[in-house]
Amino acid sequence: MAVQISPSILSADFARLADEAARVEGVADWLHVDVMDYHFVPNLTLGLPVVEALLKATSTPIDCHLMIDDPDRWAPGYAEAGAASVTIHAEAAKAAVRTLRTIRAAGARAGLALNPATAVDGYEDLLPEIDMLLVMTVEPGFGGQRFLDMVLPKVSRARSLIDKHGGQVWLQVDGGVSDETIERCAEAGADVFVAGNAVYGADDPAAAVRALRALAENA
Ligand SMILES: O=C(CO)[C@@H](O)[C@H](O)COP(=O)(O)O
Repeated sequence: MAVQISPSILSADFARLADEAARVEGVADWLHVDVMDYHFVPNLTLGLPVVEALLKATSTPIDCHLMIDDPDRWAPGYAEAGAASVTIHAEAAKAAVRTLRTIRAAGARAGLALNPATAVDGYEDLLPEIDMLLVMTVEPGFGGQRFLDMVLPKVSRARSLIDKHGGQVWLQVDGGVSDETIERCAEAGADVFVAGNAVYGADDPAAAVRALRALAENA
């Protein structure tokens, strides 16, 4: 699968989201939108009304990462609104299969996210139900954290399981992805890379996306 880069707007200027989205349009494959609710993670960001506004403001497909307590209730709304990808957390979902199927039925790609401490083997049965597996490489909740090297064996294990099931599922990594860590993630088998600080902390976000892509492609 070709390398895909998904800049996280968590590190962008929330007062100028449309402009920030425009800075990576045509260069990034996705725009990663972190929805946090103060419950599943100790941070609060934005919800469906802001995602709806962003959908009108950018042509870049939106990759919604729901770090919320009740994804079974809220995830379908993001897919129905037009997010191209909606990811729910395995630790939060109580009816994961039903919710993932609802996301797909609404026309979005369905993703399943795993916190650093959550083993991937317990979720092998869900691979046919998803289009993307997100392996968190920091504890979810905040941008700008240090990449957790200890998660890399899980990325490799996820790659093996995905390949065993036909290799259709994309493997996303999120947290601390930068020019210093992206090659290790790519070598471990990731193909979709979320980057917040490494993109929006750069003077030229579009150039940062290009540089990250080149590093991952050459790893
Ligand atoms: O989901 C999250 C944080 O919980 C991320 O999407 C962050 O936005 C990544 O930011 P960086 O670690 O790349 O700065």
